[in-house]
Amino acid sequence: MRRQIPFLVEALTILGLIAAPFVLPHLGFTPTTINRILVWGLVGIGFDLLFGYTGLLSFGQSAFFGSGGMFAAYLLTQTSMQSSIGALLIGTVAAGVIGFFIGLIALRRTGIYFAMITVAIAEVFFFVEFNPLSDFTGGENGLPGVPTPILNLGFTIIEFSDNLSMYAFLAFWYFVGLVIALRLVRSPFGLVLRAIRENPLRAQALGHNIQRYKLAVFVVAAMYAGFAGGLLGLMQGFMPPDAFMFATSGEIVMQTAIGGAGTLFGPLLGAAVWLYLSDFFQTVLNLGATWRLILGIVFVLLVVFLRHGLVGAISDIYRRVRQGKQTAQPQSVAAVAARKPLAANRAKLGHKATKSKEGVLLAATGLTKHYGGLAANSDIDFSVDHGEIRGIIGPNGAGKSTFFKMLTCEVEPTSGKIVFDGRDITKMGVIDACQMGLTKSYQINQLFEKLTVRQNLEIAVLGVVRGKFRLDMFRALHKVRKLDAQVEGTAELVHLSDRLDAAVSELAYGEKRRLEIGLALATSPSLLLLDEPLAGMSTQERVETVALLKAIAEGRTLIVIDHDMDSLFELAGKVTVLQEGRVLVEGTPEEIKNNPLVQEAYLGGVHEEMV
Ligand SMILES: Nc1ncnc2c1ncn2[C@@H]1O[C@H](COP(=O)(O)OP(=O)(O)OP(=O)(O)O)[C@@H](O)[C@H]1O
Repeated sequence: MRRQIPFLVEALTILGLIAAPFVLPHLGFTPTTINRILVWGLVGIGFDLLFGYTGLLSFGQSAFFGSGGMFAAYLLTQTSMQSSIGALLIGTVAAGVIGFFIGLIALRRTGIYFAMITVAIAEVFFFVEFNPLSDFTGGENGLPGVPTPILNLGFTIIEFSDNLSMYAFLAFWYFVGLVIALRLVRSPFGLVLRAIRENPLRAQALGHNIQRYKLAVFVVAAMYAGFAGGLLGLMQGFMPPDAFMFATSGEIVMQTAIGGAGTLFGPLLGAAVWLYLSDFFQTVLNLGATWRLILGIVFVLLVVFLRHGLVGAISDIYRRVRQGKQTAQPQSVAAVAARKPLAANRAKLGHKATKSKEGVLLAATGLTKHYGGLAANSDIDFSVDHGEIRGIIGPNGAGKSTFFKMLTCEVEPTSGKIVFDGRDITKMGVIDACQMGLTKSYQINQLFEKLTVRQNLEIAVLGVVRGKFRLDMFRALHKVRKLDAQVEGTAELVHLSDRLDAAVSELAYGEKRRLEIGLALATSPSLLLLDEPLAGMSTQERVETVALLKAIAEGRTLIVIDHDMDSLFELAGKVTVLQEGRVLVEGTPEEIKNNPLVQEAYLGGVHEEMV
């Protein structure tokens, strides 16, 4: 693992924040613009957690920015409250509560529908602020007279009245916001957010309740916006009504895109570019209304040519330089095939040993799945004992994958019953099934492509060791008990120890297939389903993976679907043959090979391979 200097980012940020008010004026930034950059940078941190880290594009941040700001400004101007920090915190909590209820509604949808709901929410808030609530918000006049923040230290009172002291006040809160966000993205919670961004379905299948994680980060982003809204009022001495405008949300999105999403610093840099250019076009070049057009064109150019934004471009260059120095190659097939996983590592994995238990582990009765008029599975009775290795074969379209999807609770059966480990799981969801120890590896790889092999395995292990949802935002990832041991044990088992720090997108296909199996294994399942683990592999990769499967099979209960009969017959103690959605026959590999019904089913297909 790459060693990182502790608190390097934090230390560099402090230096940058100290230098900024002295350096930036020489580049043409006005003191007010510098202060505004910090406010926008802070809203942007929350938005980046939501969009850059979790993949949720929201246009509703103006609703929280405005609400938090108005709450704080109202308390300071219309009530006897004098504490600016108290008002800021109350405004933040209010924005968080509003965010919670809006999140409950908006997060029922994903993708473009989620984004459209947030647009509508921003518009509703704008209307409400201007009309029904104008007595509280001042309507189009906003709330003037927000007092300058004061800090009473007992022996002295600091008043943040001039630009530089206000900068210090804002920079302090920006730094606090950044440190919180850095802790969050380095925590197990933060890694699950990235899993949701990369592959929400797989994150769910690995036992994470993604809906609750999304709601939590939505609330966090709302609180950042609310706090920054409060700061805006304090900075200007006036809470402007345009904080609620949809344009505010749009600017946050654009600034993050310019600076680089998923970087935390991107929004700050994006805000600097955006605000500088808008000042420059309006006041220096006197472009009148045309400044928006020019700024729009600049935005398009920046986003088209810097796909990952300014911070993204810098880190891409850094990564390329690092990659140039590293020469890690995929392991050779011979080397992998020659290696046997260590028994010690299997023990480290702590999988729920099934050898000690006896009897039926999973039983399905009358399992049926209809897609409209098509019966993908009909009336299947099936059971697997503890410690058994069961093979499932059947021609294309026989209903094997659908059967697996029902067993892992990805799709609900039309009728029938599934009992796993003594519990009826027929109507259970995939998250709970995984938490119970029932997982599958997919026919088509379902990995977290932009993350490293280590992070992929960590996501899988976290689902087991932390349960389906945990708000451990401030816990360091490496402090999660057994995480490293489980990750390294699994990597050794699937022969990826030397590739732990490689991005998944850099892996060879065979390595990705092994990682796919590794993800399922890392959840320490008591029943592991492998859907065509050999699919799409070259002959050499098959040799390697069959050896791997044999090693995995020891002491586990497995159900394996594959079209490679030789490999499957070598591995399985018993084989179930599906045809046209029904069980055709069940028996030992020898019985299946010689069964005329099976030969008939495969006639013209892989019959030749079987005899
Ligand atoms: N989501 C779906 N909607 C409609 N039909 C579906 C759906 N999923 C599967 N089917 C249909 O159900 C039948 C069984 O498909 P399934 O993928 O389970 O078969 P399979 O045995 O796994 O096939 P293969 O070996 O080609 O992967 C097929 O006719 C398929 O078209």
